[in-house]
Amino acid sequence: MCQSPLHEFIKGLPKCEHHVHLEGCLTPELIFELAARNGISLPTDPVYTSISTLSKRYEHFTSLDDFLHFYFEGMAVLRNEQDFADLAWSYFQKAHSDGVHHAEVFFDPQVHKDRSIPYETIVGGFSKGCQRAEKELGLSTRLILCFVRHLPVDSARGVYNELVASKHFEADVVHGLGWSSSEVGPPKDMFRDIYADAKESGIPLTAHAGEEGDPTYISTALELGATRIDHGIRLVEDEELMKRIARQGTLLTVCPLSNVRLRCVQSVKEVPIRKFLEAGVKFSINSDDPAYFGGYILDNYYAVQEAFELNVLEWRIIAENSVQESWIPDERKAVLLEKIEKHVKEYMHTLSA
Ligand code: HPA
Ligand SMILES: [Zn+2]
Repeated sequence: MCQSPLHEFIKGLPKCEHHVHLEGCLTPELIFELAARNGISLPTDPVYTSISTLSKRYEHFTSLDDFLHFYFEGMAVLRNEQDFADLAWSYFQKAHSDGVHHAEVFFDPQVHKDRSIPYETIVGGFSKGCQRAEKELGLSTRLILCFVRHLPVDSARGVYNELVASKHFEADVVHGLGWSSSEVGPPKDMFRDIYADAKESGIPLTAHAGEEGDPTYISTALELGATRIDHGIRLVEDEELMKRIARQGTLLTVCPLSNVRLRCVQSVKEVPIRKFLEAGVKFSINSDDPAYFGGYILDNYYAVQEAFELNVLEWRIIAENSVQESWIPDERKAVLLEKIEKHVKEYMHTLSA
C-alpha cells in the first residue's frame, strides 16, 4: 500500500496505459477457469498443481526468457473467441478501477496461430472486449498487434499478410504494430522488411527495446521506424541517444514492477525515472504483464511514488505526456487533458481549503 500523502491524488489521476499484453493479464485463476471450461489439461509440471503453486512460481522469475516460458504456456487455455473477449474484459475492468481512461493493448497472434487458432478468432475476441470497454466503461482503446522475436520472421509475415487482407487497420480494429519476446539473441533488425511495408501504409509502430538489451536495440528500433519504445530503460547508458529521444519527443513506455520481477533492476529505485524527468525524456508508467508481475497500473504508479517521491507537478507532466503521445485523435486528447487539469485543480483546492 502506498503511504504517500499523494496516495488519493495518484489514484484519481486520469491515466493512459500504453504497455500491457492482454495475454499477460491471464491470472492463475483465469488459467484454471479456462482450462476447465475448454477441457484442457494443464502441463504436468508441479507448478500447475494449484492456483497458489502457480502464483508462487511467478514470484521467482530469473530472466525475461524464464517468464516468457510460463507466459506462452499459459496462453494454451485460450481457444474460443469468447475466451479472448473475456480476458480483455477482465483487464479493462481492472484498468478502469485504477483510473485508466485510455488503453493501448498488445496481443501476440503468431503464438496463437502456432496452436492453430485462426487470426479471426483472436482479433474478433479481443476487439469484442475493446468494444465492450468503450461502451460500458467509457474507455478509449487501441489494439496493437505484436510480433514475437522467438518465432521465424515468416510467421510474422504471415500474420502481417492477414492484417493487410482483413483491412483491420483501415477499419480501426487494429491500430498499430509492435514487437516483443526474447530481446537478446535474435537479429536486432529481424522485422526490417515488415516495418518498412507497415510504415509505408502509415501504420503506427512501436518496439520492445532496451529492456535486457543495450541501447543499440533502441537505435535499431528507431531506424526501422518505431516512433515509440517499450521499456527503454537502458537508454540512460547512451547520453547522445537519450538527448535525441528527448529532442524528438519519443515516448518510452516504462514498466517498473516488470523490470524488478524480470531482474532488469534490483528495485524500482533503479528504474531511471528521475533521470528521464531531468533529461526531458517523455515516458508513461505501465503494467506490462500484470497477472505475472504482481501489480496493475496503479500498483506501478504507487511503486514509483514510494521510490521517487514525485510532486504534483511531476505527476502532471507524466499524465499529460501519456495523453499527448497516445495514438488517439486530438479531440480525445483534449478531453483527457481537461480531466487531468480538473483533477490537479481539485487537489490544489483541497490543500488550500
Ligand atoms: O516484458 C516483455 N518483454 C518482452 N516480451 C514480452 N512479452 C510479454 N511481456 C514482455
Ligand atoms: Zn511488454
